[in-house]
Amino acid sequence: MMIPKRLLHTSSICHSKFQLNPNFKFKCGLELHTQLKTNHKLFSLSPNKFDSAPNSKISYFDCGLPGTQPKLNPEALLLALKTAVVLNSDIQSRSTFDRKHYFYLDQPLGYQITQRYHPIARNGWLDLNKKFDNIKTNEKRIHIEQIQLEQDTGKTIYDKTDQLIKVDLNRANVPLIELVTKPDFEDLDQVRAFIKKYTTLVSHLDICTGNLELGAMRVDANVSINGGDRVEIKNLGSTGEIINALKYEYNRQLNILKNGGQILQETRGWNGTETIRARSKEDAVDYRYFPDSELPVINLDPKIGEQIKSKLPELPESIISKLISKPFNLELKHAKFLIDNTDILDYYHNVFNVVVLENKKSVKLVNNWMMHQLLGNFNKLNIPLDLTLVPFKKLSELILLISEKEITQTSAQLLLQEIIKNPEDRSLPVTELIEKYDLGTPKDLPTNELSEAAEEICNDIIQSNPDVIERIMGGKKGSINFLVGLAMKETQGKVDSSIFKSKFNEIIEKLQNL
Ligand SMILES: Nc1ncnc2c1ncn2[C@@H]1O[C@H](COP(=O)(O)OP(=O)(O)OP(=O)(O)O)[C@@H](O)[C@H]1O
Ligand SMILES: [Mg+2]
Ligand SMILES: [Mg+2]
Repeated sequence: MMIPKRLLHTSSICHSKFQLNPNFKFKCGLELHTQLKTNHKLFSLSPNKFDSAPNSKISYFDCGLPGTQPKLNPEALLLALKTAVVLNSDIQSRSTFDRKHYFYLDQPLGYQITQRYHPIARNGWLDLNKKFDNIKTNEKRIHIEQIQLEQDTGKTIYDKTDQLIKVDLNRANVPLIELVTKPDFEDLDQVRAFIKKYTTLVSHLDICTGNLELGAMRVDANVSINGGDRVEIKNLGSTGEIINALKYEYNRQLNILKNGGQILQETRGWNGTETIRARSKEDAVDYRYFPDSELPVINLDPKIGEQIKSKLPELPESIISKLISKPFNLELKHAKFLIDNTDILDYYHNVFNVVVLENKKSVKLVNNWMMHQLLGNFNKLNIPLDLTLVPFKKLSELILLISEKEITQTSAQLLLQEIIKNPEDRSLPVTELIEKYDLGTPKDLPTNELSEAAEEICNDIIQSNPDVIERIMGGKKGSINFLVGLAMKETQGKVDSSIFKSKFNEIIEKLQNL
């Protein structure tokens, strides 16, 4: 995993020029299709696995062979119910499956099994807020109309080399939930925030990989302006696509309305640049829905929601709240990053336990060395993040030695880079590595000798940089840091920079009083 650059910089996120026109009210509702992380498919015992050879994960039922029958996989039902619970929905005590008919190569049954009339859950909501979700208002509730279980389709691939259309049924009958929101979104920040919060929730609860970019989620976005008819943009595969398609579609509708035109309900696609008309309401497909006669009604105990709720782990927002408060005091963006990367969160807790709980050292050091130095050095060295390269005990040891002034921060950075680069260093204690690379503070020297040595270095630097001294004496006090930098370079970062800083100040003050 490469670390997102935004974590390492403090600059705020750039906003593009797009703006909503207050006279043309944006309204949006989403349909989110989420692949469930089950072992088996929805109605068969084929493995639910990707990255396999085409058509290697299929059963007779997935291919739609006559005579085969569906049997509901309880894993999928449980994951759908978990989603319903965290989205505050009413689990329906009775739900059923329907057939949605349309002919397509990758749909071998000739229909998709879905829940049109009696879905598994209704009437939920997800709350967004300014603090955690970066929306403009303090609070915004997005209502969930319904959550339904359904099958995914196979994949149709055009093979350019063979000039053939090929069908891969590995994805056919993979379990999905379709989550339909009410048209509650009033701007793009809310859309972005909802998708982020929802993906974090489902991946945290192991419902879905949450990886939008790898096709684990696909979204249909519906947009209308000023209460007009909705236009649906089908099959968007990433947050970027959703946002760009919505921007484009809003502007397209706005221009038509400004020119006196009218928007009629239609379905469009997204080609990466524009939304393209697929069909209008008049030529809408007639899906000939009817109840699936082979699947029994799902009858659920009314207490099931409470039972599932009592077994859920702590939810992301509550963990984030803890991470940004005492004793952790992490920055919000770092806490959010950790919630999306639970292996790094576990590592963080391990380092925290050793440094702060067991050794009573400052959490500030842990946060800095974890979020800036460790992750930053992987980035600097252009090595994909792999925490096994720096076991948590190594980082904790290093932080403890820094806090005991056995090594300066500058030398510790160099040492950390060596540990990342050299696997053989992982088996040596940090104290030995400090010796190996000669990076320790010169602690054999008595304090007065260290002070004399530092003074000598400072005097040399002052003599070779008269222009800088002049500037400092002229009031540019900040230039002292330049001199400190030279002294650190001279001593390869082994001496604490504060020693040089006070020495320079002392000498320059003397010079000024001459
Ligand atoms: N005026 C509107 N403006 C924007 N979005 C709307 C508007 N009215 C409804 N929507 C949204 O349109 C979506 C309708 O989805 P739903 O699954 O119920 O029907 P569908 O799109 O007709 O069915 P299908 O699943 O076959 O695409 C919902 O997300 C809803 O919020
Ligand atoms: Mg729908
Ligand atoms: Mg739709």
